[in-house]
Amino acid sequence: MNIYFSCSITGGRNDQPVYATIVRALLEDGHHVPTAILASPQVMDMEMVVDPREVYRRDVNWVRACDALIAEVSTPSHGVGYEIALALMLEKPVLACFRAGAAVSKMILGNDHPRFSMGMYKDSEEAVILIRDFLRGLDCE
Ligand SMILES: O=c1[nH]c(=O)n([C@H]2C[C@H](O)[C@@H](COP(=O)(O)O)O2)cc1CO
Repeated sequence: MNIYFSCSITGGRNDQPVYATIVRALLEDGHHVPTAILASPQVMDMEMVVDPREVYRRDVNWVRACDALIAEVSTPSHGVGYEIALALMLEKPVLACFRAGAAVSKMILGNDHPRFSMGMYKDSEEAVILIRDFLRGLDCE
């Protein structure tokens, strides 16, 4: 599947290790992840050279083209919230996952869009399990 992985950049990078585990698992499973670079510890340096309009155009096109969007929402991020809303407007299936204990916006927690799912995890292994379960569910649609 073509999976848009969405995670905080400007919002903060404390959860970067879990982003890396998620993206590694998605790639190992054979998925195409255009945003794989977002899981890198060096993403700020790499994206710094890209013009904001180019980032916006590129990411919107990637969301349009994806089969599903997986967002890690433990760290609040304008960009992640925007991408979730865009994907749902386009009727894409979306999973928002977060670490147990993270403070998540009620605009995420309260979202009852039929294509929206949420998942809470204890550690990165559990995050990968819930993401694989979500994707398996889509295969059965
Ligand atoms: O340099 C960037 N490249 C980029 O692709 N994004 C997109 C992808 C991420 O899922 C999301 C992160 O948004 P934010 O920077 O507001 O935390 O926005 C965001 C930035 C920085 O705002």
